[in-house]
Amino acid sequence: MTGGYPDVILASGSPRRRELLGSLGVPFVVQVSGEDEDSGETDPARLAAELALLKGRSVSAQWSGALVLAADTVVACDGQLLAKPQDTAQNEAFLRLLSGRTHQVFTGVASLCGGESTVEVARTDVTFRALTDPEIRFYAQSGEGLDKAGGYGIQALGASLVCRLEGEYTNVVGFPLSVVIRLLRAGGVPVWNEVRGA
Ligand SMILES: Cc1cn([C@H]2C[C@H](O)[C@@H](COP(=O)(O)OP(=O)(O)OP(=O)(O)O)O2)c(=O)[nH]c1=O
Repeated sequence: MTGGYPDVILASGSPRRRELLGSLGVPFVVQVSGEDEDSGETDPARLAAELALLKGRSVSAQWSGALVLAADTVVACDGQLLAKPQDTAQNEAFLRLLSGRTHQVFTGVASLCGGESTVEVARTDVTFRALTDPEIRFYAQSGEGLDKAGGYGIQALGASLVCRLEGEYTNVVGFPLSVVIRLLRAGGVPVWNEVRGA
């Protein structure tokens, strides 16, 4: 406990989540959970919630009194769940599937503190323009999508694949800030320079 509110632990190895949480002016410590099991859950929103809680629980056990945040992003297209592509060929296959279609991005964010846990899931609908074969090959070979659910990163070169977005942008990047801010405040953690209780 520092400054009258709980320490914040980010249970994530994602540089995007680190950057987005940092943008809120909240001091935090990173501890990667390493948890990312395939539970067999097929509903994307439930899977995102379940994996966020799983990641958070494994870290929370080591930090009593701290507020632990964990997240998981799941991409779903026509009933198929797209995890991180295993290689460039699979990344190309993902892009072919997403081309000219609307898919859903779900991010579950879990907040754990003092034995209590809350999880919320945000959804954004993302539409890709119709991609040409050379574009698909070029993007897959760039390697940008390999460590990202769905095989693309909207925050970089992947922005050029997208023609429409419905919902929160930061949810697609893996950390929906409207949800994160709500969970931090509910846990008594001030965002930016707000005075607690003001
Ligand atoms: C669709 C999309 C996903 N992503 C990223 C967000 C997540 O980091 C990643 C999905 O994988 P996750 O398993 O949610 O997270 P992670 O393994 O990167 O990190 P950790 O489990 O340690 O928290 O995909 C983008 O950065 N941009 C995008 O446009």
